[in-house]
Amino acid sequence: MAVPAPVPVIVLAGYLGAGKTTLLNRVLREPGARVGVIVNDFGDINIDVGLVTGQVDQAASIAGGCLCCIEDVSELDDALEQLSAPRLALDAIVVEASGLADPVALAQLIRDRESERTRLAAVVDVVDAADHFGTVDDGDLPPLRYQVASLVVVNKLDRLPEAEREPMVERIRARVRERNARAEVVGAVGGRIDAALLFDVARPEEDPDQLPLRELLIEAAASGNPLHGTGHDHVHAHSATATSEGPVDAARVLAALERPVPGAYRLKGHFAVRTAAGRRGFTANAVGGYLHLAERKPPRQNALVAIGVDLDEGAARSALEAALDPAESEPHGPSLMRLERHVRLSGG
Ligand SMILES: Nc1nc2c(ncn2[C@@H]2O[C@H](COP(=O)(O)OP(=O)(O)OP(=O)(O)O)[C@@H](O)[C@H]2O)c(=O)[nH]1
Repeated sequence: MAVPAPVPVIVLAGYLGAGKTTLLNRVLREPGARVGVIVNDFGDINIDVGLVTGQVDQAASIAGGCLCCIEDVSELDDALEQLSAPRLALDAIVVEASGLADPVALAQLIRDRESERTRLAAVVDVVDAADHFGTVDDGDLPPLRYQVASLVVVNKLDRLPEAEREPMVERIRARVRERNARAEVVGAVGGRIDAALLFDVARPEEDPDQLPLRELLIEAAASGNPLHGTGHDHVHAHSATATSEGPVDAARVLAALERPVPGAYRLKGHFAVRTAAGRRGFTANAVGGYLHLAERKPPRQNALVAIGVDLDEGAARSALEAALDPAESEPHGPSLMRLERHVRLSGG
């Protein structure tokens, strides 16, 4: 019997809140390819995996830290093994990395696990058009991550005035080109890219010189402090998680979302609030001060995760626990109206 070809693995990277999950969900909604997903996130619970399951053929979750720094990689090995089982006949496996993961180290990690069952096929880097030069590309030299990218998606173009959108894509393309002559660089809003593009960049059997990963890791280590003995250096995030059961107070949860604790660049989760007419559920997403709320079916468990490089984990946990304390829950009309206003402003 013919041995099936290895399943292509696509690494989906990008800074905190750049739009990786949004893009993944868009792509998964397109009919056609059978895709498996491995979602890695901060926090004790994995909010992102909840957002992609249901749309995907197979999903696995690796919570609790940055995949490229986790010392025990057995969970990743198990997930790759499971998802590449020939009976699933998946066309691709997408590994969605947590927001501060180093794409170079991630690519190396997947490359190290290549077998007859899987092969590293592409690295897709999602960037936030409005924040990219303040977060990811903030030095004189373009970041090394550009060198491993097969596709760079300049997302959130709607956050820029119309006249600045194309120039921003061009500016990022020029920086990428300084390190990488082949990567595709495309603009997007809401992660809307042609799904074929994602699978096309993953298609060609890669030539062996295309991703000189070890050399890149050595270069990265030489220009900074090697961490965790893996020879790569990247900024680490702190995170705090809180969960509770039962409907919570709209005013309290709003206070935590509208004025996140200092250092919480990213805040996400879901919760149910008590209203005079019963329970209502919401999904919250805050990135760098922008709050996005959407209505959803009331979740069984409330959960909020705060992430940031300068986050005080203890203070953040206390603030999130207070926000999700169901004991004080009151059906406040004005707070509910404020929640609804956020949903309207978020287009949800
Ligand atoms: N304005 C705007 N918001 C967007 C766009 N794409 C995604 N968002 C919003 O940005 C927030 C973060 O999006 P996610 O897709 O969760 O980002 P992520 O990169 O997966 O986030 P982490 O995994 O937590 O790092 C959500 O509220 C999205 O709705 C976009 O093109 N424009």
